[in-house]
Amino acid sequence: MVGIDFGTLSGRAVVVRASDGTHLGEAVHAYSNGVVETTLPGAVTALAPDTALQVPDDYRDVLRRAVPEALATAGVPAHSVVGIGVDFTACTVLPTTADGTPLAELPDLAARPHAYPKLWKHHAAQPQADQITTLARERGEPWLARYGGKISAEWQFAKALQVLQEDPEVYDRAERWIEAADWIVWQLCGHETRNISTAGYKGIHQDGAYPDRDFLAALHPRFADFARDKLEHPISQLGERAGGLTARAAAWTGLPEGIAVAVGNIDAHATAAAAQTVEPGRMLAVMGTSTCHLVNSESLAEVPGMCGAVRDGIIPGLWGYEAGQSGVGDIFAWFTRTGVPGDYAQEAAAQGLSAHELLAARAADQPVGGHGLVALDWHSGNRSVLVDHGLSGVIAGLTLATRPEEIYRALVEATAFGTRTIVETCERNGVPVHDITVAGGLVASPFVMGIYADVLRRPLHATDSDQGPALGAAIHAAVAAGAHPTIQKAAVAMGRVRRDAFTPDPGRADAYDALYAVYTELHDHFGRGASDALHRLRRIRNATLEGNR
Ligand SMILES: Nc1ncnc2c1ncn2[C@@H]1O[C@H](COP(=O)(O)OP(=O)(O)O)[C@@H](O)[C@H]1O
Ligand SMILES: O=C(CO)[C@@H](O)[C@@H](O)COP(=O)(O)O
Repeated sequence: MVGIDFGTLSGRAVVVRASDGTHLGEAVHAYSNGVVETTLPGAVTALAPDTALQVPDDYRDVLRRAVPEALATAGVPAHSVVGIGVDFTACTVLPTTADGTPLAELPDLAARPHAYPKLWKHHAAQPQADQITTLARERGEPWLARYGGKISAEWQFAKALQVLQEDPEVYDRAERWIEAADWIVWQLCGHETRNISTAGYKGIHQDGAYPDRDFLAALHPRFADFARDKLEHPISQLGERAGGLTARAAAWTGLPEGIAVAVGNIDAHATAAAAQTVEPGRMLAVMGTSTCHLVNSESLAEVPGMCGAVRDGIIPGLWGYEAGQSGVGDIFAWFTRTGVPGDYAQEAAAQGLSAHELLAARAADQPVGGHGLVALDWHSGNRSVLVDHGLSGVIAGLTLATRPEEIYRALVEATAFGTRTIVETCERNGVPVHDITVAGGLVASPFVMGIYADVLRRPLHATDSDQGPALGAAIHAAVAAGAHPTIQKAAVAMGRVRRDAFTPDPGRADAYDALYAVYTELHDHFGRGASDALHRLRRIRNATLEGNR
């Protein structure tokens, strides 16, 4: 099986054995244009603040490069591959023509930012998200509670409404508005499909329908037919066969024409299969640039700030809940870029360490609370439980004695407190969390994972694969190809987990409770209305930058 994980900066392909998930080969291809945040490729005009775009052909390059390379490293003949599955960041969404051509690839639209895919962390649609939430509340829309009472700026409707309001011509030319997860499947099998997961979590598709025409018309008269014209399509279940690999995609990838292409999926959701967190109450935290928290339940509950409760959204037959933190590894990376003095950088180079590793080594032995700091992990906004991308990061307790590694540690702790807030909110509102499994790039850091185990006061299981999402995509491919009857059965056969990989220390866990109380106080003060300071700062920044463009 081949699984491909389309991440924020790169795409990774793995080749695995369908019987037991044995990893045979892999390859990574970094997107040439990465995340487009400042100017469009080859242009000089500054993009608006909080813009995050991508270039569609970078995704195809992963098919052309990473897949053949993974096959070569696996050393297996191409004809032995019987299925291919993909997962993608989400909501990463793009406008296309009726045949799936991205508008960004039409010569007359190539210079228009709104013609490009909007990456999940494009947060410039916060005003539109607020408009959607406010109207949904006023009208008592039944679907709003499934999203914890707020619609995120990251999702399909907010991003599309932004296009309509800011570049109506691009909006009109978009015959389809499609998740990249479904678009890449279209590239592979030659026809459009829509997976239930992105439709449900990112596209407000509940109980078989999108928000109705009256609601959309009240947002903007020209938005009335958005769902009917640009989204509507039969919804496919996870693990289904989307189609057969086309001759064109076979030529790109080196794989046999006609093999099963699985329905697309969200990266974190595919990982649930690799992590074997497919039964109710088993939470998965996929920790990388951002963190996604997923848990299944047999029943529907309304959880404040949940990114979504979707029937069949993670595993067919169960209610899947998703929460998340928009910035985690991204926040640590920001600090390594901006907060590391020259002598630290020299020491890291001399010891052959990354900045992360040096800061972690220096901070690791500090007693909990010894830095006197608590931070709020909102450098990329808050996806759960406040659902507000107008919020920003905070560090409290700085003194003239504060050292860089202490700030770094406080930032890691802040993200762990953010996860604890999500877990407690689930449990308080009828979604039990029996155990937690971690996956993603951050699992490789014992420093980060130790803090999480202490803050969460639980042992953490970990996926035993460096390529959890891609393995999950391959598991979905195995089901689509008929090698296993269900995702659950395929997960048991092909998934990889280390139980109790990280365990809490009771003394440190107790000490963290005191810091967590401060975190919660600051969280509620800045995030729940007592102080509007962070929103005002954002407005001042945006007005200033807008004036200078
Ligand atoms: N040793 C480390 N300690 C903490 N964070 C790290 C470390 N190494 C990488 N990171 C962060 O992990 C993130 C990458 O996670 P990964 O799961 O590989 O990617 P993605 O989420 O894009 O799929 C980056 O934000 C990076 O800054
Ligand atoms: O939001 C989701 C899934 O719902 C993720 O795709 C998004 O956070 C990006 O994930 P990564 O941090 O790039 O792994």
